[in-house]
Amino acid sequence: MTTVFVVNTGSSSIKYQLIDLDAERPLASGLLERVGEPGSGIPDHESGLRAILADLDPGIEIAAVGHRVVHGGDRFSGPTVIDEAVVQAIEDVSVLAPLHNPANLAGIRAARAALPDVPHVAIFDTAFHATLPPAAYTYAIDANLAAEHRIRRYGFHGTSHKYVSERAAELIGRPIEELRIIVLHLGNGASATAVRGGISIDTSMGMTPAQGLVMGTRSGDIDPAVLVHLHRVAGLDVDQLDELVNRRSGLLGMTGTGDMRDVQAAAAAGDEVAEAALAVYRHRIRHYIGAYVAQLGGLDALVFTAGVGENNVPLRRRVLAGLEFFGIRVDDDRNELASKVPRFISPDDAPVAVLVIPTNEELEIARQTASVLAG
Ligand SMILES: Nc1ncnc2c1ncn2[C@@H]1O[C@H](COP(=O)(O)OP(=O)(O)O)[C@@H](O)[C@H]1O
Ligand SMILES: CC(=O)OP(=O)(O)O
Ligand SMILES: [Mg+2]
Repeated sequence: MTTVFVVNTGSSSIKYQLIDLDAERPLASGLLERVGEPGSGIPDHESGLRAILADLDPGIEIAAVGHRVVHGGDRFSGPTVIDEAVVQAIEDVSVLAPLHNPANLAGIRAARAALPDVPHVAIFDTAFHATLPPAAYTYAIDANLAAEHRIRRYGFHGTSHKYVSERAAELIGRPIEELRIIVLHLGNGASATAVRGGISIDTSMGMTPAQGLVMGTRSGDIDPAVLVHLHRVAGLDVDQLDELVNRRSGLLGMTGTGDMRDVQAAAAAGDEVAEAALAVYRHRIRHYIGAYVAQLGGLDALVFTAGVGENNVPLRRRVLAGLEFFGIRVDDDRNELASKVPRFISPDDAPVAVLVIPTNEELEIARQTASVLAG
């Protein structure tokens, strides 16, 4: 039995799974939330992970540890065995993913200390987007400055976009090489990706995970001059602007809460501020659907995944309404079915397959971790 321990550290959480790869089945799994918050009893990621590892069944032999790492810069386009140089490279780009890479590194440090004799492998969110063409990844700014500071679109949630687009092809029953797919990963962070023939050709997140869709606390797309303007007229300094864009914007900034469940409940109870925020959230998603249909030259499948995408029925309905001219149709009964199983929500005879597919970043990380060891 090949068993891989998978660590997925978020900005305030630690998800872990012990996966039996022969059966592709979790033997143990769990989630620690509110890491670092006063009163949570978990002061930081390192001590949280130490406690998790101490609780594992010592009878199970772990072959390797797979770590989700959000930003790999332009150094990594595939799964990578972690050594000191790799740790340093992850640290070097931490400033580009301030909510994520420092937590990922804390997880790596704790797990390497607890399991020093097994290989640790980094699986980067950016890796799947290494195929982006220059036209999609280049920002139209001073080329020398961009080259010197490696300013470009990298894209994120790649492990999820890869897993979900491959699952979609399996469910549709056609080779992925033939398919044009849009994946909407709508979680706390959110991104859209255009996948043609199994390859990422465009994605909504940018140099950092702040660009693109409206998120829990991140603004997504914004006129870059807004930040300059706020500096000039409101005196916000760089740290305050960073805080604004990454932690005080998105649903939180517009409504006072960053959790979609709360925003949806408030809107359902007639709260106009929440309703208006949902309209912005929906508008931005539809903007990307239209853009990616154009970039893909048509559409075979549209897939919803992650916390919001998998669970929020009214949001899916409102995102999809009025897109029949793209061949996008919804079966309301299928859309309303609450289920954890991958499924179609379009009618069988619709030109575009619309699916809800629960993401499984942990399984994909375990597979890629094992592949690097086998290779
Ligand atoms: N049952 C649900 N109904 C509606 N929204 C949900 C549900 N479960 C989770 N969400 C929303 O999904 C988001 C979190 O998504 P998730 O993929 O778990 O985030 P992350 O992995 O980025 O931390 C939150 O906004 C949460 O409100
Ligand atoms: C990259 C990113 O935004 O990740 P998450 O959705 O887990 O915050
Ligand atoms: Mg996530």
